Amino acid sequence: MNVPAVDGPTFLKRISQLRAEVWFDGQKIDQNICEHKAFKGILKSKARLFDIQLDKKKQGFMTYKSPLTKDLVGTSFLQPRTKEDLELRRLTIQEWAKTSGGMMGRSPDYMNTGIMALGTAWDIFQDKYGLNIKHLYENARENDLTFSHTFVSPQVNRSLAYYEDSEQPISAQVVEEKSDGLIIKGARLLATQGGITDEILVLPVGGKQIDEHFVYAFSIPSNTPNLKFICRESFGYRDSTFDHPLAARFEEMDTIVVFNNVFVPWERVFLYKNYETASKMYEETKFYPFLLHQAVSRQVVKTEFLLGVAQLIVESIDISGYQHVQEKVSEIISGYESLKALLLVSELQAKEDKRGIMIPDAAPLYAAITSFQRLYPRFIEIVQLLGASGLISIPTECDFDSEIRPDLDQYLQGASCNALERTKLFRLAWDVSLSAFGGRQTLYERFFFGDPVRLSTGYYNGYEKDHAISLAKSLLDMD
Ligand SMILES: Cc1cc2nc3c(=O)[nH]c(=O)nc-3n(C[C@H](O)[C@H](O)[C@H](O)COP(=O)(O)OP(=O)(O)OC[C@H]3O[C@@H](n4cnc5c(N)ncnc54)[C@H](O)[C@@H]3O)c2cc1C
Repeated sequence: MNVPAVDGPTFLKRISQLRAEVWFDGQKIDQNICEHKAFKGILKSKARLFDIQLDKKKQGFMTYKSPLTKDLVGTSFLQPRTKEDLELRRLTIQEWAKTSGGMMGRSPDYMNTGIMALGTAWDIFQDKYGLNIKHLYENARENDLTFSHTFVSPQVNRSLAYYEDSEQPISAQVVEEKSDGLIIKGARLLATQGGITDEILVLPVGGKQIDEHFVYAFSIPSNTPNLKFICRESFGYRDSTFDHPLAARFEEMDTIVVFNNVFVPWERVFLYKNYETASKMYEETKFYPFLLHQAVSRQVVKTEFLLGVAQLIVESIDISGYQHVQEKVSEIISGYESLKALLLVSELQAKEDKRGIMIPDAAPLYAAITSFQRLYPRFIEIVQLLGASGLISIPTECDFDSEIRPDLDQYLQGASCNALERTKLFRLAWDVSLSAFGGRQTLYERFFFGDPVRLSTGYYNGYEKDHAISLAKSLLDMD
């Protein structure tokens, strides 16, 4: 059996040949991006994911036979037809998430899941575009392509009354329709890993779609001419994995995406000017239930990781005897168990749709994601409250290699570990809870799935409440 699911070195080679236009700290990157200080950590970590997928011990659940070629392809592309398929998807997602403690929000399975979902209902896209999304899905699956994505417009003016009418486009829009494709000009936010994935998926901006020039969706290679990725500052300040155990490995980078008259050929477009399809595409493809199933699977692992960090702090300075400490750690335990239960219930209550696809129940998944937007900052607060000054008494690797080592060994020892072990642990806890990397993680969990306010509003409005109303009424009417 052939294996088109790629391995780590093949992935890195592909990305190094990409040469997308990526701007970092005032300069266009013209070296191999896989060796650039801001990207080498994350790309190495991503390459590891591909090697794990092909590991003989894991291949059994992390890959499956392509329906097209019968070759082995990644399970994150699997269109589930049974509850067992959903379980395989979860196991795959969590196996990858474990490698980063859930800190790699945009491991390839996130967008693979989105493209898999779009591919389930390709027939709902306008005739000539439907096949484009089918091909996109199949091509991604057969070649193990990676994607970044964007569906947010620049944060210029978010008032309800705002309507963009500037002479030069701000929010990316169609400025010309040609016989062979579209010309796009303007910007989009916020592509995590922009410029370091094979392609970028551009989806319609949610909310107001007053003008048809904004109603489009497509996927193009990241190295498409006139497409620019503008990076923020890197939070991976040091290469040392002792000093920055998370940032040195998992700093993903976020980018502003600029389309400077980018040509998008028709065969890459799967939505254009069609309000009806734009409004039903997410519902029909079950895009959100599937993305949520991926996200919550990762968040369960992330919570387990935070629980481990918190308990290791407790043991390292022996504070387990205090009731408030037990209560704080039990808050994380309860979060972990609740998220896990919600995830499993979503699979238990999954239903087959009219296309034979097994859809996880969205209601418990929305409960999980909206809770996590509040739980995660609280878990981080708990790590801070337990670690206290230990989170900043954290000498570096160079300090330990210097002549002050005896001082460090003496004064930084823990109750159950030596100074080096204790410092390693507290540097990890600092990178989770206090560093620039850790701060971004908190913002990420609050916002990556959408504004918490509007997400909760949508949950409230979409939730089927009749069963609860009937129960309440039955007691009202009781003799
Ligand atoms: C670390 C990180 C990584 C991300 N990665 C990606 C990515 O890879 N791809 C991608 O497409 N997006 C990504 N996002 C963007 C994410 O989808 C958005 O942050 C989210 O949808 C909220 O949009 P916004 O940031 O523009 O906030 P805004 O919409 O500008 O909200 C700002 C504030 O105004 C309030 N507000 C605005 N409008 C309304 C309204 N109509 N009603 C009520 N309140 C309102 C909000 O509640 C909030 O308090 C990422 C975000 C973060 C933080």
